[in-house]
Amino acid sequence: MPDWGSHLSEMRRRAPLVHNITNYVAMNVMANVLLAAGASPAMLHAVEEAAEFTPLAAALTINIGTPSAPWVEGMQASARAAREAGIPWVLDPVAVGATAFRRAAVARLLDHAPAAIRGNASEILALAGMAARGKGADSADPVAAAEDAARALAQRTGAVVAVTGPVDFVTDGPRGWRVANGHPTMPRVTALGCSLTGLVGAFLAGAVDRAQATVAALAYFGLAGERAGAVAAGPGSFQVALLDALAAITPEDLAAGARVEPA
Ligand SMILES: Nc1ncnc2c1ncn2[C@@H]1O[C@H](COP(=O)(O)OP(=O)(O)OP(=O)(O)O)[C@@H](O)[C@H]1O
Ligand SMILES: Cc1ncsc1CCO
Ligand SMILES: [Mg+2]
Repeated sequence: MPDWGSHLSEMRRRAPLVHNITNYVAMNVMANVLLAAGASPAMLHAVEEAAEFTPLAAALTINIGTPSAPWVEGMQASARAAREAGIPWVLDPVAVGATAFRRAAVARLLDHAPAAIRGNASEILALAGMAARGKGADSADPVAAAEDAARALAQRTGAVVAVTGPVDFVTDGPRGWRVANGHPTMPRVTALGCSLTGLVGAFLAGAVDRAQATVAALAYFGLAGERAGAVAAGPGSFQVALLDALAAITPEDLAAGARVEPA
């Protein structure tokens, strides 16, 4: 098995600037998650500046959680800039199955070759064109039901695809892993998936093996969730404890605590 902890030490050594175009709900949570982990977040989306800013960053993430037409143009411009500059970018297709507007926005974004796509099982099923039961931004499908969809999506797009839930699944097409780290309180706090998308961006910055870097980001976030769950009284204190755990976890902790199996 790879040394998952080395991906965390590499990320912290680089302390990458990550440009995030995310939703209103996630902005603050996601920025704090990235800072606690050791990266530098910047949240901006205006079409007037997004594409100018993206090449200054080491990674870009795009989340369609609360879209509007001008935001989607900013997303397009940044995704194009990232592809042209060779900067890895991550797509978070929030509730993509819910509306035609979201489906159209994501279809255009996929032209710009995301390095990774991270979503819950319902979102990955919908994106792969398969039947999905998502409830808005929440998943209503088991991760196992989205594994074939994830592999097909990875083959079709060339992206690493990560499906999150109680046990996460990551694939680049031929290879696959299951990541068992996490805590049941995580889906009861909003925007943790969105925040994890930011961490995947941070881990992809400069990564040689993008699929393994994605696995490491998921194991790290899940391990932080386990530590937070051990001390929190409920979803409120969990959020605070999660930030503390992200900052406290060392590469050695991650190497020892990652529960990853090939799939
Ligand atoms: N039941 C669970 N048990 C353990 N960990 C979980 C569970 N559900 C989700 N997680 C973890 O929570 C994190 C966020 O994943 P989730 O699938 O909830 O994202 P999401 O649905 O996109 O969230 P959001 O849209 O609210 O940001 C991941 O690290 C995942 O492993
Ligand atoms: C709750 C919610 N609604 C739109 S985006 C978002 C954050 C979780 O995806
Ligand atoms: Mg989500």
